[in-house]
Amino acid sequence: MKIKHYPGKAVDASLSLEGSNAMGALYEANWLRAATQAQTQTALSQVQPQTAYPTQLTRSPSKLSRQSSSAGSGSSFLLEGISALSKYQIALENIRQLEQQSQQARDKSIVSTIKELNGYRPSPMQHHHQHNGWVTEEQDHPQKNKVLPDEEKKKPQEGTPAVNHYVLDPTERARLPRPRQQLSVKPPSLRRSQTMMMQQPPSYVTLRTSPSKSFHKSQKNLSHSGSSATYSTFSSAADDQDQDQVVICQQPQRLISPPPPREPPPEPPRRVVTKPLTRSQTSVQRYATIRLPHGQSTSFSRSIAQPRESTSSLRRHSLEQAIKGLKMEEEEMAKDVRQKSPLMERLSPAPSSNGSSKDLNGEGFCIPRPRLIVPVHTYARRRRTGNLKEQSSGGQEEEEADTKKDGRVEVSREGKYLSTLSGAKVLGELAILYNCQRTATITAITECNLWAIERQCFQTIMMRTGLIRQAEYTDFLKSVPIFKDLADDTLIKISDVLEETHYQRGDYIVRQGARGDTFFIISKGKVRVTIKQQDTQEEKFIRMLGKGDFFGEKALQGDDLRTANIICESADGVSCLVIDRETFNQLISNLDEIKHRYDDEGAMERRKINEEFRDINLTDLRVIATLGVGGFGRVELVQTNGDSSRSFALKQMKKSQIVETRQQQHIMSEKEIMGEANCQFIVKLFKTFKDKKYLYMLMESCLGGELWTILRDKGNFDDGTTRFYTACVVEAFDYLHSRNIIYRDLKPENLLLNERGYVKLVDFGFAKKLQTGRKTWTFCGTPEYVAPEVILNRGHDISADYWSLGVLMFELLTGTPPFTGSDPMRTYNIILKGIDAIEFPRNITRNASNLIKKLCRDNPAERLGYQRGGISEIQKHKWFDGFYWWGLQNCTLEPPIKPSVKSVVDTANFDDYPPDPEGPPPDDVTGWDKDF
Ligand SMILES: Nc1ncnc2c1ncn2[C@@H]1O[C@H](COP(=O)(O)OP(=O)(O)OP(=O)(O)O)[C@@H](O)[C@H]1O
Ligand SMILES: Nc1nc2c(ncn2[C@@H]2O[C@@H]3COP(=O)(O)O[C@H]3[C@H]2O)c(=O)[nH]1
Ligand SMILES: Nc1nc2c(ncn2[C@@H]2O[C@@H]3COP(=O)(O)O[C@H]3[C@H]2O)c(=O)[nH]1
Repeated sequence: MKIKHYPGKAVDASLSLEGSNAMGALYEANWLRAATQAQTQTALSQVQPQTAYPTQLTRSPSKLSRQSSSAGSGSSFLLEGISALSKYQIALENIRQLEQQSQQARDKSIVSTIKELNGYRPSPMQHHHQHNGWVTEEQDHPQKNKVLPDEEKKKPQEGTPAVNHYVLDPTERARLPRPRQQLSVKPPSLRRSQTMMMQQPPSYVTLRTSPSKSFHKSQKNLSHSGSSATYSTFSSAADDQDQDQVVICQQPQRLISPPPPREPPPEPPRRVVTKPLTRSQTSVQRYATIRLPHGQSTSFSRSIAQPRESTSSLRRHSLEQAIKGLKMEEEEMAKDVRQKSPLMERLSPAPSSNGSSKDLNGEGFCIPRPRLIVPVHTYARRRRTGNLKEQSSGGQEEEEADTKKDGRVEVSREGKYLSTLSGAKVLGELAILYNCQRTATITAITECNLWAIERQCFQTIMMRTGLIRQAEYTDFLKSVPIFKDLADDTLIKISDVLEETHYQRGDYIVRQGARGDTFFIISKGKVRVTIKQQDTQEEKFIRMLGKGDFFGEKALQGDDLRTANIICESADGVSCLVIDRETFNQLISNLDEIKHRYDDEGAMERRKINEEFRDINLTDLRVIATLGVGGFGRVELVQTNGDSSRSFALKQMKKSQIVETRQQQHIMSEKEIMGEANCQFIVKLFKTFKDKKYLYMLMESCLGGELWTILRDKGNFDDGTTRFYTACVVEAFDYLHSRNIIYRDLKPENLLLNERGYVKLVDFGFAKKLQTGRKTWTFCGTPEYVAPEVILNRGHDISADYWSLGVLMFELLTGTPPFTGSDPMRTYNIILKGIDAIEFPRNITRNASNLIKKLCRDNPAERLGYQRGGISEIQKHKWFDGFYWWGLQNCTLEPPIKPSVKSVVDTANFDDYPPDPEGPPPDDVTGWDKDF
């Protein structure tokens, strides 16, 4: 049996704060900080049980050995000697995570509100895109009650000139009761706006009510759940409203015929209102009091209003659909829709005799037929005041006819001109859609014929068009291969949140490197995928994507950054259906095809490798010998029954011990990172298993043994040998860091040689995928190798790996790491004094020491590899001058030490390990490991 001895260090160390006053003070400070942070009640409740007060650490003297030759002894202190301290550090990280989560939750609840509906309110998707332009609830809060109502309410009273009547005058509107039975199922067309409201109950209420009422209502809203509750919230809000009409401003000669009369029969289109109006028409009559204020406004051109027009195109599109919908006879329409989609049939049952669709199940869902659309004749100012009438005589009628043809209204807000509208345009939908006060003033500037639709009718139309659109989208999604197996209700949910966007040829729909939050499905046209080559500005063509293809999933699965460019290719543009991150995560991200459709070569290769092992079970494995002992159990050399040509390493980890040391998350991350990595300098994980007691990882076996064992035997390595091994680690780090994965446990024990003598990184227990620009705080690693920022709990990232690379170089060149104390606390003290306090032995060349010093900078930002040039700065350092990187990458470079491996079951390069004295661990069937 070989004995492992950690170079130059006592193996027993009591983790005592008294051991180091400086460290004591440091941890005291950290503790105080943790305690302050833990004021968050939720954080406290979760964290307290595990939080170890530092002084308790003195009570738990523990072994701290990097030597892992005896069963159960781990070399990473998190698992062993100072586990209490690490627990405290874990607690700190937990608090942070909880804080981050609660911050995220808060961010989510920071919902947008319409501080000023100066233009159309964007849909959730648009809102996402235009985030900066919109006011968040938080920003808005202090002024909540100043929002629209006050100013807008004033307007009709104060600002109304005697002769001016506004097209939309909420103050006179009689309220219509909303028929409840129609609302028991949430009309899909309204869901979008409702969803938005439900995401922002306070803001939508505060648009209209007093603060106390708002609060009360939002509380009530929040207490509801489910779609019908959502709707009832909506409806109660709607009941308070005074804005109940949408106006379709039409050119008279292009009037759309209203649907055939039902009860009560709608008025036929008329130019002049002559007889007394019915109740519903009364609301319309006010539209007939439109006066032309200035007469001169016709000179404003449409182009001035162009930008606003574009933001509202989506909404207008729905409304134009609504108008179209009106032209259809109801039965015909229902029939048509049913033919279009069987799904629609389910949603929209056959119409009943009274003109409403009835729920087939008799549960009260019906789609009422739109009944009211009333033509309105407006009188232009000239006629009312008689000014021009008197002036013009002969040509008056023609002129009048001309003006009617051009029927125009002016949109203004707070007296500021916004736009002039003419033709078949829709006005007044916002107040109805969003249950808010009118957001603009509409004034007739010529004689106009307007058609008014009442709230209820408008909503019915929207509901119907919404249903049609939803059915269309759902049908389209069904034709998309990746979605074809999804359940109908999932497809409906997706189509409910889809937004259609259009792009012109040459537009960059997605730009590589940009942050992305959306997923796209192409509904029309073609796009080009390109990827910018490293170190050049050139874009390499990857593929074309067309109708039914998707893109944008990678940024949502990874760290937000787009991995390729998507450019609109079709001459007549591209249309995409866009899905937000939340829906993507909930409904789409788990589809296998989504995960792997655009895998790069490495990932595809990796998948193929994993496929090979799909049918291997634990029972197919035969244990040959023990290769090593880690913190959670043993690593066995195994072969599969029936194939003696290969061998594998099977890492067996005690579940109970993982739970005890709270390493569940780390183990899951180890599995994920190793299972996906496809780098020849990283040990491959082929398959995982689990039973009641253990988790297992089936890995490639590296029979050359640990680099640590060779170092121990040789004492130290020469410059060239060290360079080779360091270069292997640089390659592994290059792979990991380019994927934003931090390794955090570099040391010779975790570097295994394959039979050729190439080094591979093993043990990814502390590896972690970081979000771009984010840091992590878990206090983990091996004392001699941890970077100062880890000790100081300042948060660390991949730069901590560069520190440990410098330490590794030093240890390989000298046999001892530069920062070595008799116990971890002393080691930390030495680390905090910095690399400049370390004496470099003579055998370390000037170039080597220069590189080590550049890697071991106190300030993480100054470390070589972490700066602009990235890891290539290390490769270009003069210590590596002449090193054959290409040969290393292609495994053509001859390694400095060729281990002796006689067969696939030769374990001569490993120490011998006695059987586990502890016996089998208790069962753990709590299920935390279900994804392992
Ligand atoms: N793929 C492999 N091929 C050969 N030996 C291996 C392999 N994986 C692990 N070993 C041996 O088993 C030992 C323990 O493995 P590993 O470091 O992965 O376990 P661990 O529980 O994470 O250990 P640690 O306590 O260092 O965190 C290694 O040091 C090595 O000697
Ligand atoms: N807020 C706003 N409304 C506009 C604009 N252009 C046309 N409108 C219409 O003006 C209407 C005023 O009443 P609504 O708020 O109900 O709905 C509004 C829109 O239909 C614009 O640029 N901004
Ligand atoms: N990285 C990569 N992305 C591709 C490829 N082919 C298509 N894409 C898509 O291009 C998209 C760019 O944005 P994302 O990174 O979010 O998601 C990406 C993929 O959906 C490919 O070969 N590689």
